Amino acid sequence: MVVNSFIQSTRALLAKFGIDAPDIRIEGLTLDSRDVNTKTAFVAVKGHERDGRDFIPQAISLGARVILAQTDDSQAHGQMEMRDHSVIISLYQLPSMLSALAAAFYDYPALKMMTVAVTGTNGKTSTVQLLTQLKDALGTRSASVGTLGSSVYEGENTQWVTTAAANTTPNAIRLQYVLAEFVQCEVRHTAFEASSHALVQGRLSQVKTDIAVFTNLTRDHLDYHGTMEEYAKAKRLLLDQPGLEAVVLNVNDSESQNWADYLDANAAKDGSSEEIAISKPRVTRVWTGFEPTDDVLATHKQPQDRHCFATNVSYHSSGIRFDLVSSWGTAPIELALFGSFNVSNTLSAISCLLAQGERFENVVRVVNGLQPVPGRMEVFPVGGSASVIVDYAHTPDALEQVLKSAKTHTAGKVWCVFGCGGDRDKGKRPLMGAAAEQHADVIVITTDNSRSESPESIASDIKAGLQRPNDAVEEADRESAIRYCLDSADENDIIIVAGKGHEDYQIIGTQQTDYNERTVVARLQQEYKK
Ligand SMILES: CC(=O)N[C@H]1[C@@H](OP(=O)(O)OP(=O)(O)OC[C@H]2O[C@@H](n3ccc(=O)[nH]c3=O)[C@H](O)[C@@H]2O)O[C@H](CO)[C@@H](O)[C@@H]1O[C@H](C)C(=O)N[C@@H](C)C(=O)N[C@H](CCC(=O)O)C(=O)O
Repeated sequence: MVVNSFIQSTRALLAKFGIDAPDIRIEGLTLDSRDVNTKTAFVAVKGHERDGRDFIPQAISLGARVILAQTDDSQAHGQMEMRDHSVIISLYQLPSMLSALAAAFYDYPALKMMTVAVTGTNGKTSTVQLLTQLKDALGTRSASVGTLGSSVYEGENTQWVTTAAANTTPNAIRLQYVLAEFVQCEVRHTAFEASSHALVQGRLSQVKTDIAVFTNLTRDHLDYHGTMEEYAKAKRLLLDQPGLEAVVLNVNDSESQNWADYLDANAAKDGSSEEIAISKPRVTRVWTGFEPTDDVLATHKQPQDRHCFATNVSYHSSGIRFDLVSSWGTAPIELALFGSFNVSNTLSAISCLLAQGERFENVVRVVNGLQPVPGRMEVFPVGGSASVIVDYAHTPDALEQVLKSAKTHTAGKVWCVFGCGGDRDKGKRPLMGAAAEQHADVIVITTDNSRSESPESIASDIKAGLQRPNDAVEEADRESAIRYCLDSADENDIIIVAGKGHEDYQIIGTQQTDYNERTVVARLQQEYKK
């Protein structure tokens, strides 16, 4: 897909921020001096590790004609200095201007489409992907931004990936750029993951957001946020997004009440932002979750709230059945997805569609055709043999959740193929071993990016967490490990292959080789099908 370049005059751009700048034509903005060329302005800000201003000489040597540099002196705001062929324009509080600057440069792309931002500790990627798939099935060209990269949805297995993701949420400039690319590709709906880091750093502060989704909150990222309270507050910043019309909350997670309280407390405030003037009607709250009790409903629901609940949920060998009970209607749902968390993710996605005004019957129709998210609890049924599930789980908690979920889908055995990364957090190895032993019937320890360590020594660290280390099977080669399970498992068993998910490489020693577990399992699926 060819995207036209974006051309702006620095004078017109900076005039929007009250600065009288020279008239230089630029085709892009970048925070990284290494990406600079003669047509790209370098935006130099102080970071967490380094100071972008130290890279100004590099940007000049790469031909930058315009450099926007953070200054800590309010008096210096707007001052200009020529250095070689470059003009350096000082901007006070530049980090907090980045989103607005990029929105102005790329002509406010979020205003040209429907947008949904998803935050929460778990479920962001799946919710974004499921919503994108559903919206596309309903006939709206859709795109997603998050851990899996930025892509326009082009149907099952053929997503056009714009960029692989360096961060869950791209930096403030990159995000506006990606949205502008989507506009050029005639995208009318974008769902994106909003990480807590991104929210605190204002990476999305000028991205008009129609709907905010909160999935859940558990312990994570305390190295960055310090305390759970700060982490929770960071997530709640999503409620300050410009343009918010609806918020999807999880009735089963107590943090949702803080979101509801925040909305109540701020209902009277004007929601317009400085750069994007949008009047703020009362935000609609849509509650999602599993069969809430009357008590829960009484504390959470206001008369004007909407809901989207799952009742009579049952898990079986090819998916999940439940009754969707919502303010828009009631219908039986058959999902070809695994895991109770996928019920939650699907409910969040359904809530967004219904809040956007999609017809209930159409939503039910497309939900019944949902495909798994690549590499996230992705099922490969092998007729006559066990089903294989490829999942990205690579932490003790994630592994436990995945194995517990698998157990709900079968009366047979759950097999677990997994490993741990070399040269990384050794502490989690015995914990992953313990989680696997507790929740799987058979465990097969294999290689997962062993890097400079030997797979055997990593396996021995994993086994240190086992009660019965001699029962664990060791097979360093991942494909052979999966074959071992397929050769020995019964028809009703489930084989969880954890750790790789959507990734397509294996790092052993210093060698990175191509390894796509989804492709391998799809091949084995054909081979073993009876
Ligand atoms: C703490 C944090 O958010 N860091 C992110 C942030 O780094 P930073 O701004 O502090 O950058 P820095 O490395 O100190 O450099 C300062 C400036 O110098 C520039 N620079 C640097 C080197 C150079 O040669 N030239 C150059 O111009 C950098 O582009 C930057 O503008 O901006 C960088 C560029 O966008 C990100 O890559 C970097 O993510 C690092 C890799 C990271 O680990 N981030 C994690 C903590 C993170 O943000 N994670 C969340 C997801 C968490 C989750 O939910 O799972 C995310 O949204 O990605």
